[in-house]
Amino acid sequence: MSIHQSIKRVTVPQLKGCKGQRKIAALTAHSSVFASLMDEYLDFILIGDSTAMVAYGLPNTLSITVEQIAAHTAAVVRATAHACVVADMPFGSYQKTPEQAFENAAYLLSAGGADAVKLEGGEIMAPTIEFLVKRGIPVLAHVGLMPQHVNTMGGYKAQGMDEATGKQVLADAVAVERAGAFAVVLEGVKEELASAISAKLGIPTIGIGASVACDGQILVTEDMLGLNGENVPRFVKRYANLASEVQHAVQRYADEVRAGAFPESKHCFGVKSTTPSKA
Ligand SMILES: Nc1nc(=O)c2c([nH]1)NC[C@@H]1CN(c3ccc(C(=O)N[C@@H](CCC(=O)O)C(=O)O)cc3)CN21
Ligand SMILES: CC(C)C(=O)C(=O)O
Ligand SMILES: [Mg+2]
Repeated sequence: MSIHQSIKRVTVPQLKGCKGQRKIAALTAHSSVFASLMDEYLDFILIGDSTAMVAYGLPNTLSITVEQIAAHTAAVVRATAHACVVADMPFGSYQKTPEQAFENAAYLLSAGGADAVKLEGGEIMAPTIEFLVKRGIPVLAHVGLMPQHVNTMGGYKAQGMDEATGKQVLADAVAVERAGAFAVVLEGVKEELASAISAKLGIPTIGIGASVACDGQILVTEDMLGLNGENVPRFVKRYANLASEVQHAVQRYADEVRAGAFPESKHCFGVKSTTPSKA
């Protein structure tokens, strides 16, 4: 079946409407291959700025560009027909002014084909979120642990652990809802706080390291598929160990090449096979 037949893409209002109805399941993707495998099972796919780390080997999320995110977004959009597609706004592409944010968010929708954008920040980004939403750009907000703040935090630290900082995370979540965000990612906060925020907001909370109290969950795909080794945040559950699958396959291939066992005649041109080969 063509991906354009009889499958409807999840819309942003449908995601927002999940609140109190059903949990939202989301993962990241940056390639067509993985996006096509995940599409039918997920409500939305995020082209995360974590692509900087998992696809480019960079030490943090700070140095990926809006052009790179747009290109990866286009690859994901081409391979999907069901999941809503959300593009992360890179560090430096939205913090300066609402106008700067609009220009780059519009590029992610027009050139990348994203359905919505995500950006980090609570009260401080609320005017920007309102500016974008009023001009037709749906915004997924992201509060709590904000990886683009790694240099001011001095690492990836759980947020809102005491009463005062917990109040700030709650105020941030309330501010982004008021500004018009359709949902909010809550990262690295304890269950008590995630539960209070999820109860207070009328929009869904999407947790990552933020407990089952959230209205949905997201993880980095390479982490949950076991492609990132042991080097993952402790909130990750590994649902597969694809790293060892890949290593075994590559090792067998290299062994067979060196032994002259691959390719066989059925893998070669100009050889008539008696049964149609699938390989
Ligand atoms: N592959 C990948 N997965 C992610 O989940 C992810 C990224 N990359 N890149 C951007 C951020 C960084 N993230 C992280 C990374 C590490 C911890 C972590 O291990 N935190 C420690 C505490 C560390 C400390 O206190 O210094 C923990 O125990 O949870 C949390 C979030 C989440 N995001
Ligand atoms: C919420 C997440 C997983 C994210 O922002 C990213 O992958 O960049
Ligand atoms: Mg991100």
